[in-house]
Amino acid sequence: MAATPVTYGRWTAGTLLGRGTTGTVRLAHDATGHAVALKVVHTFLARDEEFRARFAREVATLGAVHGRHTAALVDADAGVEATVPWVAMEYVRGPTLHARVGGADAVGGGDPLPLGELRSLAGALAWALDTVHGAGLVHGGLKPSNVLLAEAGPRVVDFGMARAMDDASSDTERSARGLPYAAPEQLAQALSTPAADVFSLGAVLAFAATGHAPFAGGPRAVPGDPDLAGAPEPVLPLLAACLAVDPAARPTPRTVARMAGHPLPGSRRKALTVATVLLAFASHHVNSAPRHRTLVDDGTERRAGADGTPG
Ligand SMILES: Nc1ncnc2c1ncn2[C@@H]1O[C@H](COP(=O)(O)OP(=O)(O)OP(=O)(O)O)[C@@H](O)[C@H]1O
Repeated sequence: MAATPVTYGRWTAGTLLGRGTTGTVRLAHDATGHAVALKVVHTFLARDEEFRARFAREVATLGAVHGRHTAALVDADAGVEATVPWVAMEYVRGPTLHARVGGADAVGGGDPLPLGELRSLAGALAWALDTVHGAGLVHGGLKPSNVLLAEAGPRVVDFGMARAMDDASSDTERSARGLPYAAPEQLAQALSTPAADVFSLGAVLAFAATGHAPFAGGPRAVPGDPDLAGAPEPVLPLLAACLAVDPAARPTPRTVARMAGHPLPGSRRKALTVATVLLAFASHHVNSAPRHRTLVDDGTERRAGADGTPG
């Protein structure tokens, strides 16, 4: 006899997609066939009142996240009264970055991405973080299994969830969970900030560039030097900048995107505005500039226009 399908709101849960620290993720459909990734919170966390309150707060803000490189919130029942809190996110079809590179989290080597793909990945991750931060959230747990490589480009999932977990975990749990992509200040003081996300971006990119995580070994409140052996030289400055120990020294996602050669929309508009202003300024000054002296071939001096035409 077939098992009764389990439903959450209008969603019928199906194939298991993965199991994380917060919950279990399944592919789910509604009656129209619309697919979502349904995350159902683990029972032991659902019983923890404080966790539930934090989770509800985080989920309430997820609706504001809309971007090309993030998965949107579709539906949720995450209130403190829910029997088991769950969220339904846009389903992204494609392998995780973790699977694509080869699942080598420790030194030992997967299959690194070529330079062009690395640059696009950096641009997409920066775009995703810019979207998440713009909505007033932080990701808090960016890692290769949270990056899905869809046909239309990489998409980041699971933002906001890790922060709900942070306060519920002991230092040791945080270290174990966060290794090896969390920022040092996250491991030491549970400080999830936009700058901590940029550190994780650098660590994820380093994984994609080398085939191994940049920090292997035990918990590291103060990280040693990242192992970037095998990373293509052009991305080294970007990796080093993101992996700075001092959060204030890390670039913003917009700067990361620019360094990767994939400036975010808006940056271009701003750049164009700056260029237009500079052009207007220059042309005003050029037009009103005194005609200047030009030394011509025969050694005599002539008055010439600003464009160099003889006067
Ligand atoms: N929106 C989504 N679309 C498609 N698959 C998804 C989506 N969200 C999550 N998944 C899949 O479910 C897996 C588990 O996701 P989840 O975010 O719970 O786990 P995690 O990131 O491994 O763990 P943690 O909760 O500890 O951060 C992911 O690795 C991915 O394969």
